[in-house]
Amino acid sequence: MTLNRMTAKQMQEAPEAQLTLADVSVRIEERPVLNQLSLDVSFRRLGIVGRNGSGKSTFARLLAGLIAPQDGLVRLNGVDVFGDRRAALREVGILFQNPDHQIIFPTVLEEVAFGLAQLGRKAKQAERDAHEILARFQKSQWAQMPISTLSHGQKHLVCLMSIVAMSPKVVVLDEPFAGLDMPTKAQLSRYLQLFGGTVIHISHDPKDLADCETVLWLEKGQIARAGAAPDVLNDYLEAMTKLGEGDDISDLSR
Ligand SMILES: Nc1ncnc2c1ncn2[C@@H]1O[C@H](COP(=O)(O)OP(=O)(O)OP(=O)(O)O)[C@@H](O)[C@H]1O
Repeated sequence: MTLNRMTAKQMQEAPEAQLTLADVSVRIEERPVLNQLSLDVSFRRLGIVGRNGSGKSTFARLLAGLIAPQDGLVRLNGVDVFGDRRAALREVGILFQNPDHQIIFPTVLEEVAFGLAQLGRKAKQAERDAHEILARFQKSQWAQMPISTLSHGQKHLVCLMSIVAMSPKVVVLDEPFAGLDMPTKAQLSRYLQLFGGTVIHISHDPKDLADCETVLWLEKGQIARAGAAPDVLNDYLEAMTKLGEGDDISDLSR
């Protein structure tokens, strides 16, 4: 089966996820970063758009259960993603913008096997399963490669394989392919289709979110708008174009 045919079939099969936030606030160093977010949405592809500093990465970490809200509740498919880490690993994985923030181990096989061990698999089984994932991505020859010798794009692919290996129901993409050249971005996007599950895609660029059904627009840590992707993205684009004509880059927030 080709990658593209697998894509279409798997995307149809991706089950909907349910994200619920009730009065969620996050403060970092006493500074409010996310403010009283409330939301209840079912989706296959959810987009999060917003300017630099609007809170997107903090929101991504919150949804992946990597940080706890000071107030409120976050539930993904009913799971408290911060409070129940073992259950959360089955629900959600996250791909960061910088693969070096994600990679811990020296070789590709060890890195991919690590997530599987976290899921509770014994070392030998995790290694066997990691080999299987490498084979699925036609990267068996990468198994013993030192990750430090890989290119930036190749490191991204290692992170992607590690996430796919764990088969979470939802993957959060925090601008993972920003700054990559066009062919690498296109290739990684195709590899991402091998995940075939539900996606939360975070980007400041509306073009990246064209295939989302629903989009949230974050502004200064709050939900400025949530709704059908074309409506929200059009309004966002219009507002950003207007702002681009001004000079709020000069404003200091503290
Ligand atoms: N570890 C931290 N320490 C202090 N402030 C932080 C920290 N992490 C985030 N912030 C602040 O929280 C706000 C939101 O940051 P966040 O990275 O979530 O925004 P973003 O929308 O992802 O931005 P960008 O598009 O530039 O990556 C920013 O003002 C940022 O300075």
